[in-house]
Amino acid sequence: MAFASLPNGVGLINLGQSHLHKELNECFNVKCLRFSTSKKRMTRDRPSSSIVVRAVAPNSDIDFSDPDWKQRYQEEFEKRFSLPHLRDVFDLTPIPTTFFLKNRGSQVVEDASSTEEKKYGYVNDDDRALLRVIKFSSPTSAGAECIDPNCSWVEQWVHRAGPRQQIYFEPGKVKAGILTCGGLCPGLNDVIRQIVLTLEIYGVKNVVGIPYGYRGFFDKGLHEVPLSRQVVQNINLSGGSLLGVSRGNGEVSDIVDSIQARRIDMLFILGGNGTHAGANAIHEECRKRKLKICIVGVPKTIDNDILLMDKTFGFDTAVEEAQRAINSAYIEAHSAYHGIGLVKLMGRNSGFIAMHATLSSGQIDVCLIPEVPFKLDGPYGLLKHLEHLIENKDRL
Ligand SMILES: Nc1ncnc2c1ncn2[C@@H]1O[C@H](COP(=O)(O)OP(=O)(O)O)[C@@H](O)[C@H]1O
Ligand SMILES: O=P(O)(O)OC[C@H]1O[C@](O)(COP(=O)(O)O)[C@@H](O)[C@@H]1O
Repeated sequence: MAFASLPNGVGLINLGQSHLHKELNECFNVKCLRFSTSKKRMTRDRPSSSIVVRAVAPNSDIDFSDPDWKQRYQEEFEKRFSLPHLRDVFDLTPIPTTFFLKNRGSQVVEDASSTEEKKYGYVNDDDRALLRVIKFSSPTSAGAECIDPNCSWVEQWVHRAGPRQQIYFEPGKVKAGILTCGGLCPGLNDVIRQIVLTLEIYGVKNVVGIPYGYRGFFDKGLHEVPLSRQVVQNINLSGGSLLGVSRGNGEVSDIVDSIQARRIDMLFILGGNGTHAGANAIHEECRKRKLKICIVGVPKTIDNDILLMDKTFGFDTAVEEAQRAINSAYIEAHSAYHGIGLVKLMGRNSGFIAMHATLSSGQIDVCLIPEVPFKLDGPYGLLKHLEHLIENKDRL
């Protein structure tokens, strides 16, 4: 994770993943990309062979007749994903990191020369991860994601996470805050725990939990909770959030007043869309007030529908839990005459949970996901296929 070395601003912690349908949400300065599919996608009349050709940034009108559109597109992408740094606003002197590489493996030695030893070095600020690795040559290629009818490939790079050689906060003087907001998601306690432990590796001693999300900043009856290795050691063994969650607004200026009064230098905010819209508003207000405060967003969604993440936390648990529903439906359907089991899984507008649960179960004949249109009727429709399955598989 890169948080303590991110000199500031709002940052994502994980990188790398490319997908079909995307929608830009105004969360962070770095905006986060989520999937969006047409709500009408699963209708009878939609042609099953419809091709998805969609611009990644729906709000920007790309003029494909402009010979420089690719370059413009790339520049815009880079601008969108350039993380804001405190050093862009303040005149800051970096200090050598206090993060010890030896925590990452015993092979590390100062001034290492062999490749094996160097492998565990710091992440360079200019390191980037490539977002799109496949060049589709046609919109009809399996799984094609195209931004124009010619399926042009455009470079898209995002920042690489990891510990940097230089940092901008003196860990001994830092006060860090953590909060969880919005709905619950499996893994919140694991993330809280790991933030505390990693801050400790950096040498940060003053870490506090803000109870019940943003509410903890403006509800006078709520008090911050000191966090340490001892406090968080076993919290990953229980569900929910050690800090509690809440929904309910509050004035951004009151929240920032409170952050300022508590002398918090970095705030880790775990939450979904709404929480990150709030994080962005807090970040903007901090910038307006010229406060040297680092706001770090940790995206929470069980659906795994964020473009920049390899995998969002909670997703594996959802896939694992889905197995139980699938197994029960399978046994029921297998025993019934002409039985068909239908399992509806969560995922909002993305099919990751359904697709991964299907692949790991091995008992599913048909997996329908929002990203892939289908027809119910007709010779190639779903119903015809189900008839075929009943005829051929319905044996005791
Ligand atoms: N646009 C916004 N600006 C500022 N704060 C917001 C905004 N949207 C939501 N919030 C705050 O974030 C909290 C959590 O958002 P919510 O949408 O309920 O959950 P999630 O973060 O899981 O999407 C809200 O209760 C509210 O306090
Ligand atoms: O009850 P709602 O508001 O429709 O939300 C249901 C959605 O929330 C989720 O359970 C979780 O979504 P997030 O992780 O994005 O908050 C989705 O899987 C599901 O489709």
